[in-house]
Amino acid sequence: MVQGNTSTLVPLPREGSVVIGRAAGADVLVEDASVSRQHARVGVAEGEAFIADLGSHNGVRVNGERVQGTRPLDGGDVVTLGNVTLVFHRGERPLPERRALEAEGLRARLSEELDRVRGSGLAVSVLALEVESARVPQGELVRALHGALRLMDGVGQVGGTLMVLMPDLAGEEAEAAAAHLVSVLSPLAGRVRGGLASAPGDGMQTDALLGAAKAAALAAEAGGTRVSGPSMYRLALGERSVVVADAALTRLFELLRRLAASPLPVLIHGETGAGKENAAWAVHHWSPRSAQPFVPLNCAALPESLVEAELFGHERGAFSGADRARAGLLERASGGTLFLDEVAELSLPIQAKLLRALDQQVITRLGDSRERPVDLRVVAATHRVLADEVKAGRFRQDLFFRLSAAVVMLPPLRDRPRELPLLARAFLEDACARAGRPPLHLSAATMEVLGAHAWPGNVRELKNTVEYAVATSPGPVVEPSHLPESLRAEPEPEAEPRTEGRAETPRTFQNLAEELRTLERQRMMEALEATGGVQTRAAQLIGMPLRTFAFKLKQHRIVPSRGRGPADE
Ligand SMILES: Nc1ncnc2c1ncn2[C@@H]1O[C@H](COP(=O)(O)OP(=O)(O)OP(=O)(O)O)[C@@H](O)[C@H]1O
Repeated sequence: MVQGNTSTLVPLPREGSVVIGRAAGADVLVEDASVSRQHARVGVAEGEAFIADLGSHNGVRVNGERVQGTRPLDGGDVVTLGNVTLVFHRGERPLPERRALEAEGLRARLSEELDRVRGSGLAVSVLALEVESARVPQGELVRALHGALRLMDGVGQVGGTLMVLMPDLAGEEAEAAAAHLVSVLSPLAGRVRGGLASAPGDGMQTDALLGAAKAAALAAEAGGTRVSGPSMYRLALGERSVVVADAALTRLFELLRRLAASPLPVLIHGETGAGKENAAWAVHHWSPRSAQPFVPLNCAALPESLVEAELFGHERGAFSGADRARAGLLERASGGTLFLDEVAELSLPIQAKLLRALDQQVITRLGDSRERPVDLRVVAATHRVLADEVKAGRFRQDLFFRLSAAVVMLPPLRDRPRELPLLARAFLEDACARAGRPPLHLSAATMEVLGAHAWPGNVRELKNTVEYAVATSPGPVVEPSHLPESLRAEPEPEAEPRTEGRAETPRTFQNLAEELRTLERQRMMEALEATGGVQTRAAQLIGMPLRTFAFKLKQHRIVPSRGRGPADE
């Protein structure tokens, strides 16, 4: 029976059954709020083991499947009762054959583990194993892994990739386990690549985690393991780097790379803050013009009176205040790339002048009559549907055709579920480095809040949110209370009639799991302080099993002052 990070062996009778539950009279007492008073019956009848749900509140699952009534148990079956995991083990026989789960079973098991991460604050890791030789049958690979896996681990295949679920493991422990499993398979299957992703760090969604593990395996060296994380997905674009992980974005950047080689103008559609300037920069960086200037102009940010002079430049005395001649942005971008952000905001007269300049590749400064040649590649962007602006008469059709030789759509952040945790971690790393403070980590609850938000301001909003969290979090873990109020606010409750004498301001509540985690961390630190850093005594003081204490030290990133672990005592 596995609870948190501790496991207990519970023997079953040779014939007969035991009741598992929270009630004092249960044969196997489980003190966990997620378990019903009389939750399940496990027993052996005529040599066959079975489990029955006794009408529990949270149900009984075997290998991820909900049990209706009674079902037989086989060696190696993983049973979950609320937050408690049982692994059925036939003691008198050699270790049971481990059965590989089907993709759906593996997803269901992972989704249960994620629920446990939400409730307990522990972790779960997914290891993807890509084998070179397709000739080795999957059953043989699973058998080879068998002796190296813990009973609580799960193994299965998703889309041709062998996946191992490793509950309660993250960080160095998960990496060590992954390296071991890769080395176990290598003699059998040739080059093996391992990819490791962990919740909550790499997200709290089943498919995002499986996808991240698989992508990491594909990027790994043969015989090695790659750990998923923002650095793996950072695309270096000269002086900038962008995180690109979702399939739609990967395809978009591949397209931009191909377009960059041509002289075609590119029009980028995308919501505000979605990363349009980065996409434009990518076109410039990959183009033959990359050694020349990249000149961005936000057309929405300039007052109408200044746009013309900014774009085309002016001669001395062209208008009051023009005390010297100045080249405009088109001239400055000559030879390189001009990025016109929010191009739909340009007025119709400026659109006409811009079209002429682009068509004829010449400009005339304000207050001048000379034409000056320019050699421009234009990338434009807008959050509006430019074709609709044309229909409404607000945008010139000829300029629209001139700018839209190639049109690309940048999806909003809410449609890029894999990128969200990676971007959040990348911004967190950057912000901590800039602030000169040790790295912070995002808790499962925080990841959950980030995943549920709609991000109307897209990547820019996420970046600002993370910077806010770095400023408000004392460390080492960013909890939802460190996020801006706008993210934490629950949807408006339905209006209730106000009753007489009711308090004007409703009481605010904190997420209970978060509050408990903070308390746990604080008590552990106090206990360590009281025992001068002796972990065995500190664990005893607060009634926590030593292994759990040691695990949670890492999880809460507490560094004991004298660093004395159980081995020293
Ligand atoms: N994929 C990414 N990886 C890393 N940083 C990103 C990524 N996408 C956007 N950003 C960052 O998010 C911020 C907003 O991006 P950007 O300015 O490119 O958006 P935009 O769509 O051009 O916004 P707007 O047009 O509304 O000004 C920038 O700080 C940018 O560096």
